[in-house]
Amino acid sequence: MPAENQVERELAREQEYVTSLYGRLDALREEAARGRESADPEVAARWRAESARLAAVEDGLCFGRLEMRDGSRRYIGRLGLFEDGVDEPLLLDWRAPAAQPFYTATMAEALGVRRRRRITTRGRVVAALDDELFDPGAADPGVLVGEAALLAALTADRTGRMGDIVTTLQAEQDRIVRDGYAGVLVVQGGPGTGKTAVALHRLAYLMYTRPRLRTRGVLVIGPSDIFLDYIGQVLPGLGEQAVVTATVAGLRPGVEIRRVDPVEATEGKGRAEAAGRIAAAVWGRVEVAAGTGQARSARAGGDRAGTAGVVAGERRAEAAEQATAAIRPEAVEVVFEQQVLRLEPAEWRGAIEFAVRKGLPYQQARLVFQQRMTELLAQQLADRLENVVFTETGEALDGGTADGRLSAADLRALEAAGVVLGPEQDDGPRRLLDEADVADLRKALLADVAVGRVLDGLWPSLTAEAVVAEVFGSTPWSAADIPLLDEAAAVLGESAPAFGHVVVDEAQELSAMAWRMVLRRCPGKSMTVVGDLAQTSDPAGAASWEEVLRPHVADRWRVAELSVNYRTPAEIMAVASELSAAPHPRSVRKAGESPWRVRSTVAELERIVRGVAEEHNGGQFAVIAPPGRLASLREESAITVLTPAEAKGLEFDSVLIVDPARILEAPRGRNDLYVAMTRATRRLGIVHLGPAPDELAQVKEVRFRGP
Ligand SMILES: Nc1ncnc2c1ncn2[C@@H]1O[C@H](COP(=O)(O)OP(=O)(O)OP(=O)(O)O)[C@@H](O)[C@H]1O
Repeated sequence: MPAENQVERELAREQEYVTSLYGRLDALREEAARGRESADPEVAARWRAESARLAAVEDGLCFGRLEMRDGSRRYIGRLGLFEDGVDEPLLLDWRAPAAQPFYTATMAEALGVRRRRRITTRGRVVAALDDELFDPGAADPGVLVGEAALLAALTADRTGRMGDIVTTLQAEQDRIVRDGYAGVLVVQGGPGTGKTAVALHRLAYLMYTRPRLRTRGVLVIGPSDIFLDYIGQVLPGLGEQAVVTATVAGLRPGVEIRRVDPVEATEGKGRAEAAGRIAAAVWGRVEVAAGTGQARSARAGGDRAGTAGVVAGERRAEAAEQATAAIRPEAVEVVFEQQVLRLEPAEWRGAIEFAVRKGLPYQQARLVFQQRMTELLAQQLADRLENVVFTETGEALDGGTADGRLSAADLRALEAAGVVLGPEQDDGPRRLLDEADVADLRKALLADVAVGRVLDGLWPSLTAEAVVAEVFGSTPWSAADIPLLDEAAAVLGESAPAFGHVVVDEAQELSAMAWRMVLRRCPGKSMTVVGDLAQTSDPAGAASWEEVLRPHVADRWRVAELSVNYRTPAEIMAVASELSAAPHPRSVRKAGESPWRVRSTVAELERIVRGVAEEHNGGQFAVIAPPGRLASLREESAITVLTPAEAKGLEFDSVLIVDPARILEAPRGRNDLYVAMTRATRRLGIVHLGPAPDELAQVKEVRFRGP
């Protein structure tokens, strides 16, 4: 034990250093404040972002120090700080390679470290120091790094917002955070293993090591808005601001979800086959000409959705065949300025084939088709106008005057097309229309309502909404419709915003269609996917990562596992494990309190819930109840009531589960109850109506005394 005055001396010394770091931070903030005043909006915006970055690292700016065997020292913090003209940083960004031993040095493998010091600050005041000495001869105390600081972090009251774990990141987590794998990295682990935390830290790490990601954009997808709000502060605290967060539904803004689908519909809409149905419905609208085998394969190959597009490509071919069977052999007639123009089946089918062969999405191909059709029509019109005036032998024909001049109707048609002929131009036998005139004719045809109607009949304009409503009978929209709308929009030709890296949290919940939607936004397929297959509750959710990912990325994915539960105490994990056959993460600590259950009647339920809520003091408390239960309590803001789905990814000091039997009735009810039970960091109570479900038989029954 170091003498008290020695501790104080050390605290004073670190305080001096930390104060100097804040001094440097303040100076940078002032510089950024000046930059914000710049007249150049781009420069001003850059400095505003820099200001926000500097503001977010105030708390715990510096949290560690490494003392190396060679006598050098490295202070570690949320961002790098430098002194003008000095190479050595004043503060090392936690993501820098030189900071890594702070997370990974062990007694067995000290990585050149003699002493690792954790620095706890309150505001700008150094409040505590916590040292570990790496004595080569000493026995390894265990797998946890900086155990005291870790346990202090884990037992602290929750605040309702997720904090970063940058000061206590464990070695197994650090390995994943710094994993530079360029494909899809799946982080699989049981509840509370830090998957969310690790994914966000990895994102911050990647943005640091690949600064181009900051301009290409990064996206974090989470299961609910509550969850996105819960994790919202983590990245700014790690020095990264430019991150877009969204739920899958939020990726298609403007669509309102007003319906819950039955289980079978959710499953059906989530399957990859739905993509084929959408493609077939869209392309089936086009009257595809016979003999388009070549065109079809060109289209399938041109599908931008990559491997997944093969399904759509095949479906398009099917649609083409159906359409071929239903072909109208008639010629198409168009009346334009009193002229009847006629396209033979071979001509208009040729135009369709030509457009289809381009391999473009539906709406873009439609424009090509329209151009082609109006080209044919304009040419026909031009030829006719020429012929009205003279035959090949130079004789005047009907509609023209005897001296070879244009009739009044001809002139009107030309005028409507914007072709202006001066009196001197209409002066005798010669070629009247040049290329520009024909182009004008084409434009006029394109703008003509009657012509448009005929073209639409052959190749109609479509909206994603109309397609999905037709194929799936949806309206109003459900959550499962969102990926379908996105799919239809993609087939039609809408391009989705692209990101350089995408994090998907609670990824087990995504259906195959939702994966297609997400991957459309990540063309480089660089992703961090975190989830737990034992927690899947969506009926269309994942049962295997391989099944979900292989169709999109082939072999460019791999799994990293987390095995330690930092959230749920051992007592709660012991009873929760009854619900899942999956391997359970080892809890790092005990709560010292056993979970309990109490039997209630429906009439008594609310009184019990209020009583438990009242008994709870300090930290976060939540009630987790099946949808429909405790409706009146949900209206109140005093007590947080969530469904298992809403509770996904969140945590609370104390959790009360209501009506577990009803939770178990859901399609993946055991997983839902497992999720609910593993949200607590300290205390878990269960109120059941009637006898306890078998799964909870092990939980100690108590009698509720009431408030
Ligand atoms: N190294 C660590 N230091 C301190 N706290 C940690 C550490 N790792 C995880 N935690 C804490 O453990 C809790 C669980 O982490 P997180 O929510 O990331 O887990 P998860 O695996 O995503 O959980 P779930 O799948 O159950 O939603 C959080 O409070 C997190 O801050």
